Amino acid sequence: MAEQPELTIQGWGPSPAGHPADAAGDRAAGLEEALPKAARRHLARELGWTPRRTPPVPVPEIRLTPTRLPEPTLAALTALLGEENVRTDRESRLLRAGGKSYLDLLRRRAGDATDAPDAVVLPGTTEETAALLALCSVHDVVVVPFGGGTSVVGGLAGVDPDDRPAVALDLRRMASVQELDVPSSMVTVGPGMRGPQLEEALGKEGLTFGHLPQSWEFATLGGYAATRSSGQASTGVGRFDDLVAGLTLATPSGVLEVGHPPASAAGPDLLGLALGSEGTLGVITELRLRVRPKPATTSYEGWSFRTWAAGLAALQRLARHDLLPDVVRLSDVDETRANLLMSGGTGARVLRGMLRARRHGEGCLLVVGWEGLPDIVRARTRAASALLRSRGGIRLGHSVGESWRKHRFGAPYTRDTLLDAGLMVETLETAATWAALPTVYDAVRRALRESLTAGGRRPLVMTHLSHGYPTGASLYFTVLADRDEELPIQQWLNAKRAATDALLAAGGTLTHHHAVGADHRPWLEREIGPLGVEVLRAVKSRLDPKGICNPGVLLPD
Ligand SMILES: Cc1cc2nc3c(=O)[nH]c(=O)nc-3n(C[C@H](O)[C@H](O)[C@H](O)COP(=O)(O)OP(=O)(O)OC[C@H]3O[C@@H](n4cnc5c(N)ncnc54)[C@H](O)[C@@H]3O)c2cc1C
Repeated sequence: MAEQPELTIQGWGPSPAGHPADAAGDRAAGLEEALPKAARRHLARELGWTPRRTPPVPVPEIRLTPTRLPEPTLAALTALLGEENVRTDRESRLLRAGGKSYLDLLRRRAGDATDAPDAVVLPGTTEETAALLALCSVHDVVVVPFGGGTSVVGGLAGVDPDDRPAVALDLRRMASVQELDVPSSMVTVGPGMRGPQLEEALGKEGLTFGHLPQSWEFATLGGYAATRSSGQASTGVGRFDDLVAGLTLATPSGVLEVGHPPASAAGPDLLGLALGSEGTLGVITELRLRVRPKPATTSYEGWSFRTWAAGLAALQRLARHDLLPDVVRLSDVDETRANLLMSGGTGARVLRGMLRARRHGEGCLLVVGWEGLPDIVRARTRAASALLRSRGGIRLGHSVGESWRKHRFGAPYTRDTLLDAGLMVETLETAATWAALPTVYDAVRRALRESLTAGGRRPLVMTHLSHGYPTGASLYFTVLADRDEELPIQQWLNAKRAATDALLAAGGTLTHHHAVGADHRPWLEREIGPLGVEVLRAVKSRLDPKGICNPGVLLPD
C-alpha cells in the first residue's frame, strides 16, 4: 500500500510543492505572503481585527491521556489483527483525534487531545472488520470508523455516554480497486481509498468518477458514503449518494449487502439506511460505484450579476429549463469582493475595473462549468448563456472559470494561516427550495452578524450558492471574525447555534452535505421528527445492540 500524505495534527495538510494551494499561500508562507495587502486591509477594516501571531502549541506539548484499553482487550485485538495493526503510540492516536472543524482545530492548537482514541485498529477485510466489531461488542469498546479524518461536524468525536474506551477503526488497509466492470460502468473499491487514487486508476481506462469536494486530497470514499457528501460538480454528476450502486456494511450483528444495480423494487431501499449512517450502524467495507467516461471537453467560465437576487433568479430559471451547468457557484457581493481582493494580481484588478466601467458595481461572481461530449457541451453552453445574458449576466470569460478551478483546493491551507493570525474561520451549509433560499440566506447572515458583533468585533459572512437541483440549491457560508481569545469555543458555539436555529426556522435543511455528526445532533429531531429518530434508533439497536458503533454522533441523547 503506497504511503499517502497525512493531514497535520493541528491543521490541514502540509502543502506539497507545486500544489495550486501554494499560490493561495501555505501555512509556512505566513499572512503577508498568503494574502495581498489590499485583502489584509479589507479584513482588518471589516472585522475590527489587528493581525497578531497566534501559533499553535508545539506538537510535543499536546496533552494525551494514557490508553484506557485493558490488557486483555488489547491482547484480543492483537490476536485478531496482528501487532502492527493495533497501535497505541502517541502519533497514531494524535493523528486520529477528531476531525477538521474549527472547534477540532482550536482544541488541537491549544494542546488538547484528551479526546483522542485509546487505540487505532486497522482491519484489512470485511470479515476481519465484522469479527472486530463482534469482539469490541463483547469487550464493551466503542468503535469510531476513521476514513480521511476531514469531518467538520464532530463526526469523529468518539464521545460515549457510558465513557467506555474507544478505538479509531482506520480504513486505510482497505483502499484498493477490487473490480472494474467497464460494460456496466461500475467499480468496486475499498472504503479507505481517496479520490486522487481512484481517479488515477480509472484514468488509465479512460474513465472518471468525478466526485470533487474541497477535501478531495484527503477524504475517503467510505467517508463520503457515510456522510452523504456532495462534490463541486454535483449539479452535473450527482451527490455521492447518486453515485453508489451498492455497498457492504459490516455490523456487530453480521454483514449486510445493500443496493442491487442497476435497480430493484424489492421493498424499501436499505442502501439509503447505510448512506449517511456516519458509522453508527457499522462500517462500510466495500463500495460499488458508478463511473463515466472522462469528459472529452471541459469548459469553465465566469459571469457576473449586478445583485445576488438577479443571480439567484437566473439560476432558478436555468434549473427550471434543465440547463444548470455541471458546476455552478454563485458568490454574493461579500464573497465576490473578498475573493477578488484575496486573489490579487492584475487579472483581478482588470476585472474589477471592467465591471465598474459597465456600471456593474462589484457584482456577484458566477462560476459555471460544463463537461462532456463537445457537441453537447456546446449546445448546453449556448442555451444557458443566452438565458444568463437575458437575465442581466455579463460573461467574464474562461480565465475566471479556470482560475477558480486551479485554486479550488487552496482554501483549507489559507485557513491555517488565518488561524495563526488571530482569526476565527469556519463554514456552515444548508439547502433550501428556490422559494425559501432568499429567506434562509437573510436569516443565517443576520443570526451570524448578531451573534458575532461585540466589543468592536464584526464578522464577515461570505456566501455562495452551489449544488443546484430542479427544486432548489445549497447555500454555503464562510465566516471570519476576530477571535475571542478568552472564550474562542463559546464564540463559535453561540454563532453556530444561532445560525442553525435561524436556518431551520426559515426552511433550510440541517445539513446538505457535511452530515450530522456530534455538532448537529441536538437538532436532528427538528428535521426528521421524533418518530423518525425512533426508527433510526430501532435500526441501530438491531444492528448494534451494545451501542458500540460511533455512539456520539447522529442520534440525539
Ligand atoms: C476543508 C474541508 C473541505 C470540505 N469540503 C467538503 C465538500 O466540498 N463537500 C463535502 O461533502 N464535504 C466536505 N467536507 C467535509 C468532509 O470532507 C466530508 O464529510 C467527507 O465525506 C468526510 O470523509 P472522510 O473520509 O474524511 O471521513 P471521516 O472524517 O474520517 O469520517 C466522517 C464520518 O464518517 C464515518 N465514517 C468514515 N468512514 C466510514 C466507513 N468506511 N464506514 C462507516 N462510517 C465511516 C466516521 O465515523 C465519521 O462519523 C470538507 C471538510 C473540510 C475539512
